[in-house]
Amino acid sequence: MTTADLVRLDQVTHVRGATTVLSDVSLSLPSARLAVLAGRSGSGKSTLLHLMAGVMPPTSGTVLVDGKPAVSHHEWDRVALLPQRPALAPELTVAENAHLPARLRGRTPPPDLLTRLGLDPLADRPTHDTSLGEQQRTAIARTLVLTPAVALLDEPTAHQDDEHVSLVLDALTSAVTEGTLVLVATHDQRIIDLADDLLPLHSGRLEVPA
Ligand SMILES: Nc1ncnc2c1ncn2[C@@H]1O[C@H](COP(=O)(O)OP(=O)(O)OP(=O)(O)O)[C@@H](O)[C@H]1O
Repeated sequence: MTTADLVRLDQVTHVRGATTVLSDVSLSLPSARLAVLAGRSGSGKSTLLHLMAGVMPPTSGTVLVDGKPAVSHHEWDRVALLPQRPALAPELTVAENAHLPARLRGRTPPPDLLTRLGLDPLADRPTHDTSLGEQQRTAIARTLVLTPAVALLDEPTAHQDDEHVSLVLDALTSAVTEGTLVLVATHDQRIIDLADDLLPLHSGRLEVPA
């Protein structure tokens, strides 16, 4: 591993039940770039993000973030995950949900975060009174609020129209400018077109050399 590797996977295989979901995946990513994990439904994108987020260890192989096993990272300012179904607190407002990781750490959230994601007019509305797309953008804001070293986002444009896709893309590229390694799992060509690194996944196999 070079000192520049923020995320490194070596020969990762992951088995769920009788299914080999990922086979012999190796990759390395230095910091501050937009990397896109692209592949068809069921190709293993979410599973790979979850391994990098340390949700579970791989069946075999190693997943390192900052040189340490991903499962040993517990701080959202190092590794933050946007799952496909983000768990927001429905009774909290949009701003409270988006800012929660910062408030819990006594940090001031970036003042323009909600505006960047088109959420300013909704800031004080309870999250249960917002649309699915608005909830997804609230969760994206929560993922980025601590300017994490690594942000892992699963299908962040799944519920967005074209106008809001542009806002999400701007938020992701701004995060890269601020020093975050942004890794997105998607089949949205608009994100793929912006990628610094494209990581194509086919049936659990990565088709680029590490
Ligand atoms: N617990 C499990 N037992 C068996 N198979 C599983 C389990 N969890 C996931 N899989 C299978 O692993 C494969 C990869 O799933 P994953 O969710 O990582 O794919 P994906 O590329 O993110 O798909 P999508 O784009 O539809 O979200 C799928 O075929 C899925 O059915």
